[in-house]
Amino acid sequence: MVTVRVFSERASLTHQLGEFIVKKQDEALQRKSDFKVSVSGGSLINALYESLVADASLSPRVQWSKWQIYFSDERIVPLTDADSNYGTFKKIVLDKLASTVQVNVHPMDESLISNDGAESRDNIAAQYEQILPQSLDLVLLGCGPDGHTCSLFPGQKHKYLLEETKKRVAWCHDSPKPPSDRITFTLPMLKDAKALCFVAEGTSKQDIMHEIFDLKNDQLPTVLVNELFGKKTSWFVNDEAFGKVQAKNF
Ligand SMILES: O=C1O[C@H](COP(=O)(O)O)[C@@H](O)[C@H](O)[C@H]1O
Repeated sequence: MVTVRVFSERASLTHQLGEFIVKKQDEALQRKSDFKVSVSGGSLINALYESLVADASLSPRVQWSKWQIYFSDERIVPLTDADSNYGTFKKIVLDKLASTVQVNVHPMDESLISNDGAESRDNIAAQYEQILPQSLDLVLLGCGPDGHTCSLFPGQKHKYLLEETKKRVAWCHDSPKPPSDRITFTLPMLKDAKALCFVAEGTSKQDIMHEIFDLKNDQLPTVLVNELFGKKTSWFVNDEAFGKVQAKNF
């Protein structure tokens, strides 16, 4: 059973999302000296800016210097490229923090990018896996209009990603959404995380929310995550995204 929170106002969604993240931070810091979190790309990053930087009641409670930040998926492009998830997170969130704030960020090693084909792409994924902790305190996730999350895409062509049982980070090739080469957390990585949190907003997500929460189409990566890891999974959605969902229990 997943926890779903539906909001009619964006400010409420981003505030409650921020409260949720800060609670996970505080719980982690009671147990140990850092908070290990991973961030996805796409629309989630703007929500994180609103929650953690722009929200005046929350921003002082974010202990950035104790955060270890990883990326749930990354596009195989230079980190300064407009398509880089790290680059976007840096521009929208990290660059807005006071210059005195120290944050530990762990991006993909861009020096490994070459045109050498499959082996080098696999190596980028393998190297990223090497720097990951065994268990993240929180994995922040988005949901594409096709039901993908991280760079785990639905469909036969990308089934190898969902079937992966050993690699915790895998190379995603021929992504249906550009850029085509990516690295992504796999289900084994999500399995070991303490908590998973999706954010989905807007009418472009209506059909897929219906498919996820009413039809429970288990060909969708997001449905698999709900089914496999429901107890530790939360969704923050808005009315627009949830406009076609009939279900009351998740
Ligand atoms: O390509 C990606 O898309 C998903 C969903 O993005 P959204 O803009 O539809 O919310 C994102 O979660 C993932 O990290 C990203 O690489």
